[in-house]
Amino acid sequence: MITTSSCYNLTATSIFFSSSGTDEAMISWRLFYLRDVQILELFVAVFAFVTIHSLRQKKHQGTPIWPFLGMLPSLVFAVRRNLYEWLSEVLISQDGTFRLRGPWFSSLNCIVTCDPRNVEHLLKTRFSIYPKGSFFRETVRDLLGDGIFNADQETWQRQRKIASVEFHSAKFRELTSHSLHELVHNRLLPVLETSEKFDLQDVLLRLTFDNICMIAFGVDPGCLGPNLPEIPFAKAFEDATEATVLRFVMPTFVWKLMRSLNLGTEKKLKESIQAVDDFAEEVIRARKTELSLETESSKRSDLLTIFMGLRDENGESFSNKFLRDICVNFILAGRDTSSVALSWFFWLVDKNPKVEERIMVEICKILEERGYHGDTEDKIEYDPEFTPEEIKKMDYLQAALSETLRLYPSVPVDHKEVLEDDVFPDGTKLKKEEKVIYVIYAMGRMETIWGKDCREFRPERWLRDGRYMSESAYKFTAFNGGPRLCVGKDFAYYQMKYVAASLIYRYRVRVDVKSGQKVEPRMALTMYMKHGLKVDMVKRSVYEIDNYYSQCR
Ligand code: HEM
Repeated sequence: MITTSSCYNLTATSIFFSSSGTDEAMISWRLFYLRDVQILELFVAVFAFVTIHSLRQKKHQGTPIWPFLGMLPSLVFAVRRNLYEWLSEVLISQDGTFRLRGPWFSSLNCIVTCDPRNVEHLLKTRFSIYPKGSFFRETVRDLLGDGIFNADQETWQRQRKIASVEFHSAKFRELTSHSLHELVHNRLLPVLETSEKFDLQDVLLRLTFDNICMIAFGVDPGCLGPNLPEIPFAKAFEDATEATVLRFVMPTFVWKLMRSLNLGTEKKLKESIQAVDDFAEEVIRARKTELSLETESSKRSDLLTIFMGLRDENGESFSNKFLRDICVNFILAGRDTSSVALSWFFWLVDKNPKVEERIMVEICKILEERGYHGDTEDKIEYDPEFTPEEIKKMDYLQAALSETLRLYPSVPVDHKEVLEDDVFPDGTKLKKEEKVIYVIYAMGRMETIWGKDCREFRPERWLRDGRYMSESAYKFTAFNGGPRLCVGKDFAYYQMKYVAASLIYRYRVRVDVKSGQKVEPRMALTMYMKHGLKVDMVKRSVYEIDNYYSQCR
């Protein structure tokens, strides 16, 4: 093989020391060849320079920046490996903030941060200039319309106010605790009784989907049931969400073109949104009829019925479209977040048997306060139905769930768009309309916030004198912070604690290691386990439970 340099040498020597020197055609051909080689050499030199320059950027920017492509090569590599870990590595090497540069044709350019000072700045201090922004709203509008998740300013404020009042009302608490009780005892536990091995994440996703539909629409789609059926509405909702998320990784003009031509994922999105709309339309129509008849349903306290009873600023009832948007947004917000967190929780607990023991002892202590333990014939103690007061007392369990969310936040990254030029507390300058991503996943892995053991699963860090102590929302941002703090936070803790306590008390949940399953996050807006979580449910014996009781005395 002739190398570039040997090729050049050979040609140059032949030209300057050519014996004939008269064959012009030959000379011009050789000169042409020389020019070619020089271009090639120049190209190699430029390539070497660009490569060295790009790689040197790593020191200043955390990762190489290539001409035209920006950080795309590193990003592609990171997506194949683990994007959240990559973001964390770059952020930590850059003291908490860096500028992500995407290819020229993409909309990936943005500021990425995990510095709690910056997060507090954008979520609270200068909240008004950091809305979700037009890019996000436009991308998700077909599915979410003007619902709370996708709204800014007055449209958001109005829904937020009503939802906050509603979520704190006694009637709503009654609905949430009643619906969850029904789902756990009449559906979840019977399903678990029938099989020992299954994908726990799938079962939990079904449970929370049914639960949030009961809260938002006041209807139970029945995803969690014998043989785990496929429910068209749930399937349509999932397809619509997936196709919407795909828009974020495509250049905007591409998905818009596909939408106008009704092609590929956009065709699927259109069809699945239609199915969601049909379902919503049917529920809204039936509820209106019910309410007009003033039957028992007027005692309902789901979000749809509440919003139907309200009037807008002009004294008019809300349109069916707006009612649909409200419900769809709440379903999106509350459907997967708790189940995904619970899946990571069971995986972590399996790896940390001491934590499992402490949870068991705590539950036994609380149950013992009922005052009837000792009679082994009494079934209630081996098959308890927890009261909301008992759930509230489970401080250690709450700490273990918070620790899970610190390490595996259900929403691993979130974003904003800035309305005017601004400067972050760490000195980063932002230009009007620039996008900002805050990486909640990386925040949980910062030594500066959590100390040297930040990567360890240690629920004790949340306890003071045995009581659960919450952390600042700008350090523990799993539920967001400031005016847009998660509306469902209290309910989510209640739901997760109820399900976790009900399962752990009855079963040792063991991750199936024999199947060789890989547990890793999926790259999506919610941190699902990519391959689910296959588990063996090992029923605790009466003897084992009694042993825990003896430990807590
Ligand atoms: C572990 C469970 C949960 C986690 C980690 C979580 C986390 C979050 C986060 C990070 C946000 C901010 C999203 C954004 O603005 O981009 C949010 C907003 C929201 N969440 Fe949750 N959530 C959970 C459960 C729930 C549940 C069960 C519900 C409903 C019952 C709910 C309702 C909402 C709503 C309505 C918003 C929008 C608030 C607003 O924009 O004003 N969440 N949640």
